Amino acid sequence: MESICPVVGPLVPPATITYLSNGVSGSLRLGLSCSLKSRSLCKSNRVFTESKNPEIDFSDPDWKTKFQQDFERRFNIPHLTDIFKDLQPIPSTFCLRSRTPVSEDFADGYPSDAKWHGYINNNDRVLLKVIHYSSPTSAGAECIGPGCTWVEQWVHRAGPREKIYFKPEKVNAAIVTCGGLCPGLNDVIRQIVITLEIYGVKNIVGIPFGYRGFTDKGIKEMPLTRKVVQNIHLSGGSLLGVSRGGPTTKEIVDSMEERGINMLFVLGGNGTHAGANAIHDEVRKRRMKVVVVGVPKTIDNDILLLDKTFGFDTAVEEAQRAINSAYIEAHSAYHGVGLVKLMGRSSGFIAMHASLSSGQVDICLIPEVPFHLHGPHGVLRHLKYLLDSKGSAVICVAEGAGQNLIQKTNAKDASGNMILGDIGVHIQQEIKKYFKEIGIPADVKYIDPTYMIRAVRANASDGILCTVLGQNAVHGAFAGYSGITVGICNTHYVYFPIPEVISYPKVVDPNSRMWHRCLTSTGQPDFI
Ligand SMILES: Nc1ncnc2c1ncn2[C@@H]1O[C@H](COP(=O)(O)OP(=O)(O)OP(=O)(O)O)[C@@H](O)[C@H]1O
Ligand SMILES: O=P(O)(O)OC[C@H]1O[C@](O)(CO)[C@@H](O)[C@@H]1O
Ligand SMILES: [Mg+2]
Repeated sequence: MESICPVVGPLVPPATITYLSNGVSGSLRLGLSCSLKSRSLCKSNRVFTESKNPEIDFSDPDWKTKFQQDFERRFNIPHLTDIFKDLQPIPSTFCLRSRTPVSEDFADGYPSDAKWHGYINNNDRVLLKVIHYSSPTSAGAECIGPGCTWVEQWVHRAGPREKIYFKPEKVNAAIVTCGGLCPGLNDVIRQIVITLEIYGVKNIVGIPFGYRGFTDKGIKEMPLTRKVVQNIHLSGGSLLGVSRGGPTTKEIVDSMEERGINMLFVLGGNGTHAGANAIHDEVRKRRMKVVVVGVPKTIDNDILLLDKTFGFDTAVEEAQRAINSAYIEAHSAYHGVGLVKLMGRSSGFIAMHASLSSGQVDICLIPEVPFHLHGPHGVLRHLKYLLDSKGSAVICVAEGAGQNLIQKTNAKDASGNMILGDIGVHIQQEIKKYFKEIGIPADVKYIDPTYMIRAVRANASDGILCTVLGQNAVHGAFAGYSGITVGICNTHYVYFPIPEVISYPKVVDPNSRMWHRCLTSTGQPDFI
């Protein structure tokens, strides 16, 4: 079906992302495919084969039941009793008893004090997808099967359980923070320590400088208590320090065995979680009674299925300040151009949200949406139009955007992540060159606030998110779950099996309402 594209709509060639999950591969095509000949016509041909089960046979009348069974299997969260069949739980030492409900809350009568306890039942579930798309052409539609049939997908609810699988006095807990910095790391560390102590745990240590701290000679573990962590959330960074690269899984698990660690809390992004899952597999192989629980940390917000990761809100708020400075600089100069580069290796969430919240951005460039700098539809031509019509302009670019326009470095960091070329510097140079060539003055001010943004302390909203995630990580560990991570999903807190959230990076969907809102706000055309 052909439809009229909004004037500012994106022209995005379909991108194919191949992912691997639980050993099953599938592919996902994103984006609107628009006619390049006519900029006003586009064909919404979004094909979303989300079932990570490419062999699904939609002509089978039972496909939905089978899909749901498969989904339940995939999102099942590993438990100590999978390995130790005879393990017996004990009543929780995390007591909620004193907080009884008031009668008005229960119109049909409420459970007696003896029955009511406020714990989470192991069978409680949270709905993963809450929109019923009536058509694959609906904005942001994620369809399973033809006609976008409604398929319920439930995931495990996070929180304290009535029965626990560790005696607190036998727990040796460790916390490690890996990857890059992110606002809120200290808040999560603090809350894990406080909650462990409430359960009655006495032995808690921090492993300094990421996974390296397990093996590097000269790095000593840091004893943690409520007293030590009481005020750490008042500053940014990580009390424990972070790092990339480091030891092998085997070396980490050897070190855990030596130290007697049986509860490991891992704060980090996709790489860190891949490591955490490998540790979980290894301890199972060695039949160690150990649980590994992750808390997703990535300022880029690129972890699948979560509403957002902690630190993201703070990053957006901080990014807005940089954008505001760019705006003031640009606005105060004759033909001023403010250019701000923000983090986002493979996804443009910070750039998109900061552009939206600031309301001061004229051009937002993200990795998910290709663009040309030169040519009749290029960024530079539009910039000239903005200087002619408005007198100044602000560009916000995500670091992973337009990597096809600059020379690849082929360099990698210690964790094997590609080191990107500097798109901010490139755009700055191209703007200067372009305006010099056409003989029009342009005063370009380039701001790269990336590390300043990452180092700030969490704002109030992230502070709360960190607190809840930290508490739920401890509840999950005591409940005997391992190889899991904790997140917020449709405003509820859930546990996911790690592989499901890291099989590929979450990216901005160019067909989503949010990206369309961003385009509406900036007023930018397509740059292709
Ligand atoms: N596939 C993997 N298997 C095991 N360990 C891994 C894997 N990928 C990365 N790691 C380890 O995880 C740690 C952190 O990885 P990485 O530097 O990629 O950061 P990250 O967790 O993705 O966070 P960020 O969002 O800041 O990039 C490193 O110590 C790295 O060695
Ligand atoms: O320079 P570092 O410390 O390796 O971190 C930079 C990277 O970390 C990230 O913020 C992810 O945490 C990327 O967006 C960024 O490229
Ligand atoms: Mg990463």
